[in-house]
Amino acid sequence: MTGLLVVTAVPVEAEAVRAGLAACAAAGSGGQGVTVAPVGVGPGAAGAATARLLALAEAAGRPYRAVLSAGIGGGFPGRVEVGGTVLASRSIAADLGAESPDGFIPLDELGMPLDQLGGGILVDADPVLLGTLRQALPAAAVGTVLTVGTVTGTADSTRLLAERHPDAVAEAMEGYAVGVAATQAGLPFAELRTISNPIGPRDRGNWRMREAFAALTAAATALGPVLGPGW
Ligand SMILES: O=C(O)c1cccc(C(=O)CC[C@H]2O[C@@H](n3cnc4c(=O)[nH]cnc43)[C@H](O)[C@@H]2O)c1
Repeated sequence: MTGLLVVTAVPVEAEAVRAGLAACAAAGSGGQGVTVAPVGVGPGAAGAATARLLALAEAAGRPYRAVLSAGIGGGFPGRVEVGGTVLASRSIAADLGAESPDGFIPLDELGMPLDQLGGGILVDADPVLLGTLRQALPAAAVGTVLTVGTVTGTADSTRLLAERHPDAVAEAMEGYAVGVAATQAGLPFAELRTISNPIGPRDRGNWRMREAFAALTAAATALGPVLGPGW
């Protein structure tokens, strides 16, 4: 049995997570038995690549026990600080649905047949895995994390998204899709984000990537001792 699979979008996020786990291993405080893999940016690449990793491990007789989607993300102003850490209570596909003259209609309100294997618009975090993460990261904000195919970049779309999801703290581009892959494999899932930028009118000067990667390393250092062989 293999342990936890941590998937990030880009290699630099994976390196940030590995650095934290390596610091734990060097200090003799865990961090071993965790696989960290970059799976691509966006729901399509991330979902497909995660499903493939899970299937390969299962076929090799060493299935993973759980999946964590991790990386940087945008934070809703007033709900989470740039540089802060977020744990998803659930990951929602925020742009999966239809536009209409009366506004956005989420997929689960369109009347399409949705099966139970992650066919809706959200994946709940596994309560036991989320509990473990919360214990190790007590300062992390906990709330809905949105998955979007397009980074939100105007005041109007930010306001609409915040109104539609009053409990959302952050957005990123992979969590829901990784959650669907985990759900279909029957595995516990959770999502962790460190905040690189405020969600709002696009201004690359506002992005604090280095701070967010450092927070990702710090989060992995805190998680190393609890994400060992048990997971
Ligand atoms: O958007 C850019 O200009 C950009 C340019 C170079 C690199 C990157 C990244 O590495 C981001 C990849 C990753 O970040 C997540 N992310 C971060 N902030 C947001 C956001 O405000 N809304 C949605 N996703 C965000 C996302 O999961 C990407 O995979 C970016």
